[in-house]
Amino acid sequence: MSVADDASTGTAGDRPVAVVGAGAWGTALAIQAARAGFRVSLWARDPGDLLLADGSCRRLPGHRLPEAVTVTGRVPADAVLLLVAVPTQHLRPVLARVLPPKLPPASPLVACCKGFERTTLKLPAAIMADVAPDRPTAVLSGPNFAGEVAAGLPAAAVVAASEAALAARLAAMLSTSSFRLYDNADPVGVQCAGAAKNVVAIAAGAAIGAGLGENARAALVTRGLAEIARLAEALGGRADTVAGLSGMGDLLLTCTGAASRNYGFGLELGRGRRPDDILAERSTVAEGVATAPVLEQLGRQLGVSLPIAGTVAALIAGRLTLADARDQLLSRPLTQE
Ligand SMILES: NC(=O)C1=CN([C@@H]2O[C@H](COP(=O)(O)OP(=O)(O)OC[C@H]3O[C@@H](n4cnc5c(N)ncnc54)[C@H](O)[C@@H]3O)[C@@H](O)[C@H]2O)C=CC1
Ligand SMILES: O=C(CO)COP(=O)(O)O
Repeated sequence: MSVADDASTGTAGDRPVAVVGAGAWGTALAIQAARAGFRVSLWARDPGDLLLADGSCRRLPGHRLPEAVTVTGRVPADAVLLLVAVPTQHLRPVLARVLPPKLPPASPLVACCKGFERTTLKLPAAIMADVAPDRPTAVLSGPNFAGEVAAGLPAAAVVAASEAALAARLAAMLSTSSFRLYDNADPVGVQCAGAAKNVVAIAAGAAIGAGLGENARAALVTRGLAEIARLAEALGGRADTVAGLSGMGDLLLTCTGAASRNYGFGLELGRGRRPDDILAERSTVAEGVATAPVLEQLGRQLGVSLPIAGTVAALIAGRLTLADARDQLLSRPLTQE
């Protein structure tokens, strides 16, 4: 049964959904795909290490995998689609290693990670196209803390593909009464928003950690949105995409929600801790740390003004103190909104 058949009939079909990456988000997506009626194959780097003694998931303690989910070290060759949820910096080597040579050509790859690749400045769909040039690609992004999605709490996200019909089919396949997917034809805008909001979340956390107040955070979120829209347009995306779930929606969540790793990293930074010390204590990813220098570089290359991203990159690299960072943002020439 093809992806189109699955979507148009609204049935799950017999072929499994494969999820690549058994971190918090991959695990939550596996649970969601099972909820949508699929058999799910969850690829983990170390399958034996995924479950805790009480049977719950290492990255999502308290959450159990449904029966329809099998944890594996191999992606099944008959997968109807792949949801790829490894951290962006590992996406290229992991995908090259796990992609089954006999996967049907129509089975799409859906990037669910949020970042730019540090070495190439590429977004996830472009990385996937490098690894699997002729395969259909899409992206899934939005304001979604993994734990809440795994618990079946209400959430919405966007699925984007340059082939609009593919995005609509994927949205129909993976949506349930608790997880509502909107389709969108601007994958560049969606990915740019999902990646860059992590950097703004670090800035928001740093402002709160440094005691700069709620006004400062609101200003950073709003001007961060303008910054992301400029970058998205320069990369060929649309500003109105950034006003949606993948941009405004995810900024709201990540810049205010205590569960955000990027916001939490910024909070510690704002309290005066060194970036390396904060990262050494963590086993989970804060994508904004790797994405901030990419945004700084892209801003320079494309001639786009990205003052918040540049300040976050300099703060993380130790090129600016917190006081300098604050002064740098506030002393820029006055301009129109
Ligand atoms: N956690 C969340 O709420 C959400 C996360 N995302 C995105 O999903 C992506 C994955 O994030 P999480 O699942 O939260 O990650 P996580 O921090 O829970 O886990 C990281 C995962 O990456 C694996 N990993 C680490 N180094 C690796 C390597 N060298 N090769 C292969 N795998 C490696 C680890 O084994 C682990 O399973 C990120 O891009 C994140 O921005 C998107 C939406 C929600
Ligand atoms: O992307 C996310 C929520 O949409 C998760 O944010 P963090 O990676 O900052 O935890």
